[in-house]
Amino acid sequence: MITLNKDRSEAVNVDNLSPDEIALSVRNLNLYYGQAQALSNINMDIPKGKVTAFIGPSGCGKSTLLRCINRMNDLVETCRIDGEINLHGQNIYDRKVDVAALRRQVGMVFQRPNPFPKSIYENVVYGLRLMGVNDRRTLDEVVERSLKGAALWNEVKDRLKESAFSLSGGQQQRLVIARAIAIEPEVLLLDEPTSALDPISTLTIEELITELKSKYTVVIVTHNMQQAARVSDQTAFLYMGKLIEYADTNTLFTTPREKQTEDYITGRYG
Ligand SMILES: Nc1ncnc2c1ncn2[C@@H]1O[C@H](COP(=O)(O)OP(=O)(O)OP(=O)(O)O)[C@@H](O)[C@H]1O
Repeated sequence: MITLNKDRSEAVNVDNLSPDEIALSVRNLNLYYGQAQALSNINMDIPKGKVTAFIGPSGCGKSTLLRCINRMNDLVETCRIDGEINLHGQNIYDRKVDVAALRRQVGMVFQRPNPFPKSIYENVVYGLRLMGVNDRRTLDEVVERSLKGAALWNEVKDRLKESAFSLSGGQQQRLVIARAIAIEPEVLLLDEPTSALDPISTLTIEELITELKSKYTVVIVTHNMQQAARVSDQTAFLYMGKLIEYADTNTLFTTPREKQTEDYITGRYG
């Protein structure tokens, strides 16, 4: 039984967004790993300042689709993509696009917390240092703002010089989120961000996700339907590389249009 967040006043009709409301639009996206097609003709508009969840059984293409949004699949040699993903009306697959700049606009957090072997402070400012920012006051401000934004400041403010590895798994994941938001991206991609965490840390991260959408467009992959129901405003159900249904989360979980969605959410497969 899926427990829905009843207050879904933030949800929007994804079939009818105005250009101003759209953060990302995916058009006719196909992706192949070698001969195998992993995504087939995906079309969707992802709204700004909301949480969008990708759900579906293992291997259906959720992570692949997420990784398309910051061109992480470029790193896979056998991968070929056609179609478009537009961010501010610019196709991110256009040859002119600077991929490093794109990844600053579209941050990503992975399944397992991956802090660097550095202090808590240096983890947060890592991206700024790469950009050549070294002014102490600026860095101090960013550290405080980002750690507050990731709901971690109170727990670590007196130990910023300690190793990031001294933190718990849940704290490390919030540190990684702080590192991602330190460079003020527009979009935050979360690939099963709580799957390696205990239930209490999971709850903390879920609360954080709900807060993050006031500043960022959040896209989350989760194999946990309860989590999608708790944190997302709209949900996309994928199956065998196809986008089967995409709607506001309450609608998708209560009155799905497609039989395949219904079968999945009622636990008939997956
Ligand atoms: N680097 C890769 N090279 C070749 N095939 C890949 C690669 N990454 C993913 N695939 C294949 O693409 C398909 C989609 O995988 P993907 O990881 O996107 O699914 P998923 O829905 O995120 O699954 P899970 O919930 O298990 O993480 C699968 O058949 C997978 O085996």
